[in-house]
Amino acid sequence: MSEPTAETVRERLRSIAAPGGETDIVSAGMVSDIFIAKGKVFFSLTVPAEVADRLEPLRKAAEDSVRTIPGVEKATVALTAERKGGQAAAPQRTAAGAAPASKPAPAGRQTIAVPGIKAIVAIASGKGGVGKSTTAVNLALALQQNGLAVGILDADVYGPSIPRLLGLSGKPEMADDKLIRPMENYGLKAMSMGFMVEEDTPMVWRGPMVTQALTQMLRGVAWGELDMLIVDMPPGTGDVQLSLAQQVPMAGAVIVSTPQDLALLDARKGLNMFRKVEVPVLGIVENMSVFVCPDCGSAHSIFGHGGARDEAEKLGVPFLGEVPLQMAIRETSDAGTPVLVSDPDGKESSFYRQIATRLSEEVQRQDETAGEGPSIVFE
Ligand SMILES: Nc1ncnc2c1ncn2[C@@H]1O[C@H](COP(=O)(O)OP(=O)(O)OP(=O)(O)O)[C@@H](O)[C@H]1O
Repeated sequence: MSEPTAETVRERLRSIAAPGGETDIVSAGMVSDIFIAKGKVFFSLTVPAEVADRLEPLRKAAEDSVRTIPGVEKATVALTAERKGGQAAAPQRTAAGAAPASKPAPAGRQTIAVPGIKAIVAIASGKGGVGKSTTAVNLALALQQNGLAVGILDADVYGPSIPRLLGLSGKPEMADDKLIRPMENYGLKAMSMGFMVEEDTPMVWRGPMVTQALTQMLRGVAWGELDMLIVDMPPGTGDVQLSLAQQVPMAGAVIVSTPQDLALLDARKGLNMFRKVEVPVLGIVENMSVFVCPDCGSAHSIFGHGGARDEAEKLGVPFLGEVPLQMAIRETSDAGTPVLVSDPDGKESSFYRQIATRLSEEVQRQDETAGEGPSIVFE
């Protein structure tokens, strides 16, 4: 059976009356972009914040109605509540260093927050192999040890490595509410494309597929209440980065770089891309800054240590800290027991915890300096 189109879905939704009964939900502008992947339909309905909690029947009616379209296997509809500028903010849970995920949408772009998630932070790199995933996992665990509720989303659809790094296997389960239950290890909720596909499956994700996969992992997962969702991005600058920036209000991005000049040039590309899509760059992390001899413990600046710190200064972005190249970090990652778990009080862990503290401060700072403007909240 052929795949239903967004237009077919939209037409069907015209049969549902908007609150007040004067027009339908499509004409009232309540229906978001519609994403369709292999018969699964996702979209959201934007409703006034003050009546959001009474509109569950409307959400269900939209879902039921779309599900009867031939070719639709599943429909997931989320209610989003719009808050106009000047209105009181929705009540927020407070947690050290965490900031709300609902940020003013950059000019010309409307993004909708994910319910329950206060801050979404992307961990990115200009090129592959710089230790971005290792940094993302250890940073997520460090943030958790600093007292935050944290989740990690592996958006590296081309080479997902979070399941391996967290020692997770198997497939996530679907909950009664039709949301996917995130997997969990070491107290960290995790979702990855790696859970959805076999490890040796070649993945040729084209642009639209990436968007849909991301939507499902962001909005179709029961993340619960999180202070921070760490997103491990694919290396480079591409569809996923753009798609994420377009879909959700992001607290910002962290760029991981090795000290080599070449990597820094690439890091600069990553940085410029985030700036273009108006995602704040929260800072740069220098990974494998110095080589620590496993025998004698002495540090050697074999890569030209300090490049990232200097570059951060030149580019006017915060330097969040550095992590040396240490065999313990590699070995524990490979074993699925990241160093923050296997040796939380060790020296290696302290590097990540310091970076986590700096990161929380930057997220907080970004949130405080964000301009006044209309913002969107999820109730
Ligand atoms: N500070 C470190 N000390 C020692 N080894 C490290 C360190 N950081 C990362 N590594 C190792 O470097 C390799 C690459 O790391 P990782 O997979 O995290 O990189 P990546 O940038 O996410 O790569 P990709 O772009 O392929 O996803 C891994 O074997 C990892 O264990």
